[in-house]
Amino acid sequence: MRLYLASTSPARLATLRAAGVEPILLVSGVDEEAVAAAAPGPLNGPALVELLARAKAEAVTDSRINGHPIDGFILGGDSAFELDGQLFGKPHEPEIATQRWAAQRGRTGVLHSGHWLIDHRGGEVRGATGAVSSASVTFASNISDAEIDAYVATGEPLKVAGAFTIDSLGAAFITRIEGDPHAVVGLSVSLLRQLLREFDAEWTDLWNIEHPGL
Ligand SMILES: Nc1nc2c(ncn2[C@@H]2O[C@H](COP(=O)(O)OP(=O)(O)OP(=O)(O)O)[C@@H](O)[C@H]2O)c(=O)[nH]1
Repeated sequence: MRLYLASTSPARLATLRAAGVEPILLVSGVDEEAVAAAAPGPLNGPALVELLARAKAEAVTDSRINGHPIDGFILGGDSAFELDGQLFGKPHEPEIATQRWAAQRGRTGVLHSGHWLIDHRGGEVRGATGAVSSASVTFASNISDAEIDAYVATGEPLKVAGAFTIDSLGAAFITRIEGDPHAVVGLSVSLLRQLLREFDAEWTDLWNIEHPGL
């Protein structure tokens, strides 16, 4: 059984690989801002990330691999960081990342990750389901401006939702996580296992037999 990941996220790929699944990668090319703008009304964090995850998964359903339709499960994902009721994606610019860190140090926000799974076994859409996994993230209160400048200068915070990572350079500045850490990184494998069960599919059937485990 194969999983097709409609994402360019290095972290989603690394999370699946570490959990024993080697996905086939597809690029959705979705214009996230356009999809969000076309929504009928204002969206809260969970609704936004599920909408975008769905758009990414649905964008690749007609892809053909070596001339053949997709035969397996298609997964789309999206993540956003919520602080004081505001939603944040990637900062992209150093100045914005710096502002974000000045605002979030010592605070607790929530990272929402949306998942959309399409059962495309046999080369056609047989069903679809989605869910969101959220986790709260607390930042150290004594982060200095110099530390923020040094972290922003690495470039890492520019390309991740919320301008931080929990599993890389940002880890030193995160003091507490409540919820699934994988949801923070961008893909909750425990949630994905549950979603597969909705189609009577087993997570362990996705394991790549060459995966050595630890
Ligand atoms: N490694 C790591 N990445 C994170 C963390 N938090 C957020 N991210 C990444 O931030 C990115 C959020 O942007 P998204 O729009 O969801 O995904 P993307 O990277 O643009 O990739 P697409 O799925 O192709 O849109 C994702 O790649 C997440 O994996 C974290 O704590 N660790």
